[in-house]
Amino acid sequence: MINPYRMKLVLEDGTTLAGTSFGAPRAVTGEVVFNTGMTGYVETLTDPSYRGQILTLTYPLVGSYGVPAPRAPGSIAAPYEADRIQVQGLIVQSYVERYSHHAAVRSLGAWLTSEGIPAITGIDTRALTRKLREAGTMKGWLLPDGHDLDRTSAHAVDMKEEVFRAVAPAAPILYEGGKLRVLLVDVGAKDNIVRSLLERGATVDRVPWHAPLAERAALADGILISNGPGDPKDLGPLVAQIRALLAHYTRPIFGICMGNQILALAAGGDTFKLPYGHRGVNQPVQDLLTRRCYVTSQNHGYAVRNDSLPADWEPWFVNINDGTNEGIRSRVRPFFSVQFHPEASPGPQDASYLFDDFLRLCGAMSNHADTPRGAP
Ligand SMILES: NC(=O)CC[C@H](N)C(=O)O
Repeated sequence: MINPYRMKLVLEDGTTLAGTSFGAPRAVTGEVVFNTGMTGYVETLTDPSYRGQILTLTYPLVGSYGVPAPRAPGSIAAPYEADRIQVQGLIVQSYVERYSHHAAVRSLGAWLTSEGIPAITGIDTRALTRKLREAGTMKGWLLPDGHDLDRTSAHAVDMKEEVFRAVAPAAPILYEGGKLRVLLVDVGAKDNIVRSLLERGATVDRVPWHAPLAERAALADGILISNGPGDPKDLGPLVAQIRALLAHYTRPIFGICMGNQILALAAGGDTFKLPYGHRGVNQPVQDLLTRRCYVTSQNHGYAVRNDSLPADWEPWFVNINDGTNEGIRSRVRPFFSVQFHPEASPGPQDASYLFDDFLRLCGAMSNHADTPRGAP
């Protein structure tokens, strides 16, 4: 007889770990990645950059503060980062069903189940993480009782153009704020990027990455290229659009995470896949200009190759753990980007000043847009 609570995790190298299901009893497959944050599962599970991935949380107790009420359609309220759970599946060591929090109205398991997302508890996530750190991220399967490993039957997300389209809004959305207008190029943007701009008084024109950007860019005081899932090299049409903008745009362009990678590719640089990525809320980075260090929130599997940058660009931030690139800037134009998340959510807000700096620059340049500072 099939037991709806039995589930197993199978990795591409054959490792099989048995556990208990606490989400939807559905078979899925995806890239198994780990995040080391101790809290923030509502924000993390709804971050569109996790599309296609099965997420392991290394913190052992998960679920104790429950999940708040769903937000109204069209709302971008915290702590949700998108309208739905984005991960393929969730792996934890000890799931806590009995939650306690003033804002909670449902358990984590009830939320996952209502959205059709499988989850497994009873897994030694620290051992699993050590394996992923040694072997690199691997493909894996979550298989409820009664499903055997048939490499084709589990639901998979094929990171094709439809997925990149699905994580962005179907049509542009205008969030009215103050005078400064930011064009947010949405590749799967976390809602806290929009909230961070609105809080600082900007108007946000949120457009899907595949929309024609040049005309809307001309109306904006600056452009922000968002975070997003998958390999930046699969977004050739966006890279081409940004490359065209870099040739003549005179106002600030800022990139976050995927935005950093897209800007690097558009400038003529290159990206590569990290062995197991950076996912957590205590990733240390250093600003190479000021030598100041920041503790940052991160979620990425790819990085920019420093030595691939053209002569008029330079590395801006470096990851202190592994020395990989965490940001780039043009030496001569107001174009710059970071690989970490200044909007945090979850995570420390040490780097939120970058939104202030970006908007200050947008304001300073908005009345003399044709003569960029420092232009050759
Ligand atoms: N958060 C992001 O924007 C991630 C960017 C890209 N998908 C990566 O994994 O590197």
